[in-house]
Amino acid sequence: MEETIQAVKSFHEQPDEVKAKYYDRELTSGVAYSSNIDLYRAKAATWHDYLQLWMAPEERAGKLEDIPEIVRKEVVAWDVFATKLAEDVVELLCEGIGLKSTKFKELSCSGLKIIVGNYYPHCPQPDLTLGLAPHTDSGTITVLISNQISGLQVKHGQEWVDVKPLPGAIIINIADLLQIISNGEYNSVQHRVRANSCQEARISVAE
Ligand SMILES: O=C(O)CCC(=O)C(=O)O
Ligand SMILES: [Fe+2]
Repeated sequence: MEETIQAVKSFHEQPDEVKAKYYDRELTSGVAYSSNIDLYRAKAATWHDYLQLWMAPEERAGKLEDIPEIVRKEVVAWDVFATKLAEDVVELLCEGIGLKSTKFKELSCSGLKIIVGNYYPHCPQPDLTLGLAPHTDSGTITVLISNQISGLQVKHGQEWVDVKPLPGAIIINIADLLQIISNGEYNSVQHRVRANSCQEARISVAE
C-alpha cells in the first residue's frame, strides 16, 4: 500500500516534460495523465492531477511496457491485491442480502478495471474550489487508499462528512453498477475531495 502511494507520488513529482509524454484527455483506454477532469465543463478548475491506467479488459489495457516505469511494479502488484479484495468484498455483499455469493459477479459482467493515481497539490485558495467535484463511481465497487492528508468527504443525508485518514486503512465505495444489480439494496455513495490546504500533497489510489 505504502509503496503504491509512494510510486504514484513519485510519478506526479517528476518534471512536466517527463509527464507530458502521457498527457491525454481521451480516457477510454491505455495510460493517460491529465488534470481536473471537468476542465471544459466546470466554472472553477478542480485542484488535482491524475494518472489513469486501464488494467482490464485486455483490449483496453495498455501493454505492460506502456505503464510508466516509475509506477509499473507497484501498480501491477496493487492490481492483484485490490482485485482479490474487491472480489471477496463483493461476495460478502452478495451474501449480506441473502444471495448466493457469486450472483453479483455473474450480473456485473463488466470486467472493467481502471486504476487512478490522484495527486492533490497544495491549493493556495482552498475555499474557492474543490480537489475533486461531487460524483459517484461508475463500477461495482472502488477500493481506495490515500496518504494521511484529509480531504475525502461522503454525502450522508444533506451533510458532507469528512472521512478521516487512518494509517493502513482501505476504503470501499459502493459504485453505480452495484446499486443497479442489487436493486438499490446498496447505494452508490456520493463523494468529493476538498481542495488541499496542506503544504504536503494529498495522494490517493482508486481502483
Ligand atoms: O482522492 C480520493 O480520496 C477520492 C478519489 C475518487 O473519488 C476517485 O478517483 O474516483
Ligand atoms: Fe470517486
